[in-house]
Amino acid sequence: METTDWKAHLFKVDVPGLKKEEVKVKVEDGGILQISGERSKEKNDKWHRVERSSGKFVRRFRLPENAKVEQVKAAMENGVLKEEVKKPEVKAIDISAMGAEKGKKQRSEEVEEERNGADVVDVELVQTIEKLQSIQDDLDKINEEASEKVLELEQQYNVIRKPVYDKRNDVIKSIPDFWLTAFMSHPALSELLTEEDQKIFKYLDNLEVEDFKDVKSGYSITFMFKPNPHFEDAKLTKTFSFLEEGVTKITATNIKWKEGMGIPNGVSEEKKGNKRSLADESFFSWFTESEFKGDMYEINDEVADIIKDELWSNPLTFFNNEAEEDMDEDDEGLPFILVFDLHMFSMNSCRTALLILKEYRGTWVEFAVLRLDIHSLLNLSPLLNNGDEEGKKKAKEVIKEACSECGFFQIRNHGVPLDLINQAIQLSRTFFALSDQEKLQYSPRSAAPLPAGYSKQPAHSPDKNEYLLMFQPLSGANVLPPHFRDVAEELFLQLREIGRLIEQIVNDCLGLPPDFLKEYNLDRSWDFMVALRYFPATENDNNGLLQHEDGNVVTLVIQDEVGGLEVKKEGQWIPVVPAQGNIVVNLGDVVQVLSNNKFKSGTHRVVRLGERCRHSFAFFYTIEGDKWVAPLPELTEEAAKYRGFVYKEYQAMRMRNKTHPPARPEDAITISHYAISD
Ligand SMILES: O=C(O)CCC(=O)C(=O)O
Ligand SMILES: [Fe+2]
Repeated sequence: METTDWKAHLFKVDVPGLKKEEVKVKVEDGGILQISGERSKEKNDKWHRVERSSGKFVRRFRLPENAKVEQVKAAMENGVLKEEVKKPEVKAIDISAMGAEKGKKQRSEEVEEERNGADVVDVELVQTIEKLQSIQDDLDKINEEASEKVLELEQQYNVIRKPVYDKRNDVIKSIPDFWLTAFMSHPALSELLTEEDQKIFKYLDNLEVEDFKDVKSGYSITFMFKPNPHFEDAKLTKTFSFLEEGVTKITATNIKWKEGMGIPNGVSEEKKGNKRSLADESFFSWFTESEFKGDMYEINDEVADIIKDELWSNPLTFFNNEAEEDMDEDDEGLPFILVFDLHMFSMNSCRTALLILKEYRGTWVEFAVLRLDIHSLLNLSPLLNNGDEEGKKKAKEVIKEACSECGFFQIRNHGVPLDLINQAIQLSRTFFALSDQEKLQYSPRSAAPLPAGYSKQPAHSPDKNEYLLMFQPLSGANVLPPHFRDVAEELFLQLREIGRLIEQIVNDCLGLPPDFLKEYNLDRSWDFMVALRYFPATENDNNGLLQHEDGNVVTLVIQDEVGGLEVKKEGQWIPVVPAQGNIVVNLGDVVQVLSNNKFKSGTHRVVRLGERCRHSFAFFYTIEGDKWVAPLPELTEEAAKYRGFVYKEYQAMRMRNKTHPPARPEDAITISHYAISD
């Protein structure tokens, strides 16, 4: 969703590829605007299929409290559904009725009604908008025509490409193990081949991806093998046919395995005992999945998409390992911060990932998504409970290292949509760009337990930033700009889930009983999030936020591309270089105390780097104010390094420190306030 104009309440919802009839809009009691629809599988838009998904969607937005809903206009323009919310009354809107003729009539009636009522409507404006609508309708028609033409062109070019692909295949055949090497060099595909599969891939002679003639109704992927001891077939094909209503029919060659060779050595039709997992893991089990898929489409052809769009379109990149080299260049000079893929924890192939992680230990490691069989955050939790024990052990070692050495790491592929992250940053930019007078309308109503709303660091503070602080949605404490609210609340909830996950990982890495921290920290009401804006550097001053540790449990930071966040490790400041979509994770004082210094509350600061403002979001996964914090007996083999304290007292002291800066830096309250000296 893109919210463009605070005052006019204009919601823009990106629904590419959807027809008016496929989208429903209604206003529920309580001022909730709901937009729902069903995206059917795209057929004639081959190029965008990868970015778009099919299936149902529902988006709900809270309408501004002070806005009475009289009129909600909905129109589809170039795949963007626009909702214009004006004043009270309308309860449900049929978007298809907004088409040319009906729409005109309806709007004229509205004009009549409004004339009779108290409001005066600008008739000229209404007419101009009608004109605009009809131009838009013309554009829609042209766009449809354009799609048809592009499709025709693509069909023509497929014919032109064919002999070139054939020539490419001839050349590839002369390179020993070309496809095996390319597969194994691809970050995602390599994870799909077991050792047995790799033996079979040595006989893979040729690969072919072919669109159906009309391009739009499907494609097939064919693997051609030299005679081999594994199966009789010379060709294995998987075909995706796009049927009506978003259903994809998937068919595959039923492999004729030679005696005892069934799905790489694990199979057997009967699926016996421990052989089962071998069969499940084998790439060749991909050929046995042939059934009708509807909404499951996305999940099931992920591998096909990768083969088609990456491997087939340019296998040389992977054969030469160019993709990896690019990554290494970026990685230079960024020690200590680990970037890792939470997907890896939930995979059987986790071990490989961890070996890479270990090999590059101490450098910036970015994992490509290794295997996309895990799609939701919820599914990440098995990492802590079951699965590959060896891999889990290694994973723990690596995380433990990050947590005990600097208390910082980054995560990718965490499930928080990139779109949401980008929108949040964008909306934050829009908010902070408002005049002081406008921003001050969102000043906190109360400072307890923290000032929810907009605040700027006081002039005497060395920190040069302003921020908008919020508690959990529906907390009643939030003072938020109406259009910022939807996105911010959604981000809040998503980050809270990541907070829970990290807490669980920390729990496990500390060797605590399962769910120990979760049960200790059930109450989420003290969690809060701040949107921050740091001002540009000046000639004499580049401090954005002084060196500190966070007082809470775990902090999650999203930063824009400007940079400036730095982590202290062994006395050195290491920049946390921004990468789109990354979430920076740092542990806070509560973990340091509970773990009796086993894990470190990360020391960090923000410097102002240049002429641009920096925007970030920091989500503070916290504990409830009355909670008692003290080293856990389970982790206190040595003497306790802290005396216990009530969390809210510590937080209040830290806040006071901020608002009434201590005369001497050593009077600043940090966790050392509770430290027991030996
Ligand atoms: O803006 C950032 O990157 C970090 C903010 C931060 O460290 C904090 O608010 O405690
Ligand atoms: Fe911080």
